Amino acid sequence: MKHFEANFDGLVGPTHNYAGLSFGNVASLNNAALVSNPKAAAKQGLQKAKALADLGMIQGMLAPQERPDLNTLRRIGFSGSDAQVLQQVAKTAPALLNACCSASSMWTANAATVSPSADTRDGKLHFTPANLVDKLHRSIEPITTGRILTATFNDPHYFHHHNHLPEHNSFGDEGAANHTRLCQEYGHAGVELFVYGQEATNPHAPKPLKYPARQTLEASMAIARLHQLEEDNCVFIQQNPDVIDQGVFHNDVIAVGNQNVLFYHEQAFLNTQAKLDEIKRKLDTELYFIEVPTAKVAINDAVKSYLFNTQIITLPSGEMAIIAPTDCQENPAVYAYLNELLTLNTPIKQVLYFDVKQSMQNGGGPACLRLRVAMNEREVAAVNQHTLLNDALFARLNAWVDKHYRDRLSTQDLADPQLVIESRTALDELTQIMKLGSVYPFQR
Ligand SMILES: N=C(N)NCCC[C@H](NC(=O)CCC(=O)O)C(=O)O
Repeated sequence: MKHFEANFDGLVGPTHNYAGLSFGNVASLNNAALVSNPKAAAKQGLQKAKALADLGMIQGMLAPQERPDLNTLRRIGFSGSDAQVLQQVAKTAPALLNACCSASSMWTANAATVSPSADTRDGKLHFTPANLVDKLHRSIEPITTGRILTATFNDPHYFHHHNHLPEHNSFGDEGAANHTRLCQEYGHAGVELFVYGQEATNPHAPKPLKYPARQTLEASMAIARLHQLEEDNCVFIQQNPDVIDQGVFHNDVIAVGNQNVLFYHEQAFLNTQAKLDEIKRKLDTELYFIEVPTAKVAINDAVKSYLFNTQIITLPSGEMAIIAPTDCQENPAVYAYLNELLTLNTPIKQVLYFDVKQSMQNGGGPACLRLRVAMNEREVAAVNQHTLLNDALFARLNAWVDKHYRDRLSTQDLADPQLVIESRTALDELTQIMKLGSVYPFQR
């Protein structure tokens, strides 16, 4: 049976804006108060996704969330009509309004952790939505994320959906951004790498001093148990706390893997050699560990350019390509490194650059925008086919964006009651286009 790795990209929602919500994420803080362009953001994402589909990859789209999140605003005591709720919160607690308006669900690498059926004891594909407890604006995502995932992967015979982990810092979970799977072929059992920032229950373990570690070992281990993984198929690796303090808020800002390739920065992990040895012991295949030295790419350059927030994909020809943001071309050290990489003896043979600047300015590169789901052909056939990107869906979604999205949005605009109406009208139509049913609070 054939097997593939599909990418499910987050469709950028109509309220995409820059509110400086993510302490520890340098781009988010630096670009706070920029005026955004939601229409351009959605189109940049769609272009990147369509280019992968055109390369012969299986490419899906995940719907955005309902924002402004009036349910959360009411839950914390704002009342009256929608317009009154917005007016009160804008006047008395604008930071809470910003948190309830972010389009952050676009970064679907944080939507969930996914374990393919080749790795799990019950032979099903497992999904656990990330609880994202470290950031208020992201902690309100998991319930709707779970509904969208269930509507997308909607056949219980193949797909097992778990609840998100308990909503406490001990179980801080950021999903696939801290999870990579190495394997020989997508359909063979692989080794799942869980990278965590700190051990919540061990006060003596290393942890960052300045910025938060968003993923805990306890959360990663809970996911491995829920997904019915064997100990021999898991490696738990601690992220280097020093790089978290330099803005590496998720592992996918410093490392990325695909099949038998692990591409990472020299300073990415703690106990690197021991962990690479463990991977070699647990995965019996030829492995390429591509380590980028600080002498060639400094951490600062990696964080600015998102060299490691690239997607490494296996093309239908069997060769691998890197999907990189144009920011990598604009950084001389990183561009030189990527050109050199193509001359090395690794499976990576091309680099393709995409402009995803609207997302990058909030700290989200190409890899943040996608959730990887390795599937066999039966599982692909069991996916909700209206979520898979082809020429028709691409044209339809672009027309939908043109009809409903604004081309400028500032945080001052978030209290505009018209934005609620625009956003709900757009999402209601989207659930019909993608045949998702009633996934949004306003539809229930
Ligand atoms: N690396 C991965 N996988 N994802 C990137 C997520 C970026 C996101 N930015 C934000 O949420 C910024 C929103 C704002 O400031 O308006 C975050 O920090 O969680």
